[in-house]
Amino acid sequence: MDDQTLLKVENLETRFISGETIIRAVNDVSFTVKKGKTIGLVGESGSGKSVTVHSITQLLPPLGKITGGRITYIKDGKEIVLNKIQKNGKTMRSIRGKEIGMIFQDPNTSLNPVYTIGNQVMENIIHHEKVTKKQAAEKALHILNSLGIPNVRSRIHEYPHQFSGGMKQRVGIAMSMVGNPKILIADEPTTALDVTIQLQILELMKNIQGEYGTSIIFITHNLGIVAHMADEIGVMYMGRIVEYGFTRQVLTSPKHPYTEALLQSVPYVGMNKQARLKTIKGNTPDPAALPEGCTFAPRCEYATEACNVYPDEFHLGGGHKVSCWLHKEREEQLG
Ligand SMILES: Nc1ncnc2c1ncn2[C@@H]1O[C@H](COP(=O)(O)OP(=O)(O)OP(=O)(O)O)[C@@H](O)[C@H]1O
Repeated sequence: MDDQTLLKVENLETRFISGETIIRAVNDVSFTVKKGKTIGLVGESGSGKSVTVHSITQLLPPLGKITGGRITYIKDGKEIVLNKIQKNGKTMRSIRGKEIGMIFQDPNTSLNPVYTIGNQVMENIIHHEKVTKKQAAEKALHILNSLGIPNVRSRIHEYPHQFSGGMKQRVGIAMSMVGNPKILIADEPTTALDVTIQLQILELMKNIQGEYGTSIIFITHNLGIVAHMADEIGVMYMGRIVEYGFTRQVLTSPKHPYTEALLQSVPYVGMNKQARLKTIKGNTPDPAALPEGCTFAPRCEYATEACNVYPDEFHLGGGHKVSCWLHKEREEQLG
């Protein structure tokens, strides 16, 4: 593994098994998180984005199980296979929340309504570092101040309900940054906020990244946000990454019919004003009864008989990869 790699997900397979029902929530997913870079996982609801990151942090719901693949985290030059160690053992606890921080969609998830904001950030610092209460209080003030909470000295005595959504999310980010994580997982962190606040939070995350060199795994269904945030994008559909590449490659020259349809179906900053939005025809298949071949084929205008077999991943040059038979020849030409 090169010295820029922090986390490697290889052929990850995660399922929900309940009696006879098996949901293949994540299927053969691979990607690499590089130091100081942002990877965006993008796709519609139910495409497997959250299950992928919950597999990394080993925080799957009770019926969820990793049934294949490897998730390797590189800590101080040493490879740790996260899905081979105990979920709640010492090593995982030393990584989750510390090496790998999390920012959730709903900041209330990381805040307890009955304690003051200051108290919670301080407790979190004490949990991560050997510091006195006084030092923790100073650090809490410093972090909250640097994240743009106004009048910090008085506001730390307030409770979460006295904070606006945007301010709560700043505190959520503060909580996730306390242990100086190497990777931040942000699962739709701005979805609950209005547009101007969204932009402020995104800028804040970029500033943090610039200052600390943090890597980010950014999950969103919003292509505008992913264009703004990510260096590389993995487009997910029904548990698989169907297209992967640098943000510019994927957004300006999409190669998978699903990515193309997704780009035509949502407005995003910078899109051609004349372009008309289209809806993607048909519905997503039942996740408990996925077709054998390409899962997008039933909705795809280019589908042929070849699509009854799941496509290989074709490499189109410059790191751009796509799982679609349409590109078989292109790869062969590139040789
Ligand atoms: N606790 C669960 N029990 C059973 N199936 C689940 C559970 N959680 C997720 N799934 C299934 O796993 C698949 C992937 O879901 P996931 O939440 O990862 O999608 P997502 O892309 O993150 O969507 P969203 O944006 O809505 O969170 C879906 O088919 C979903 O129904």
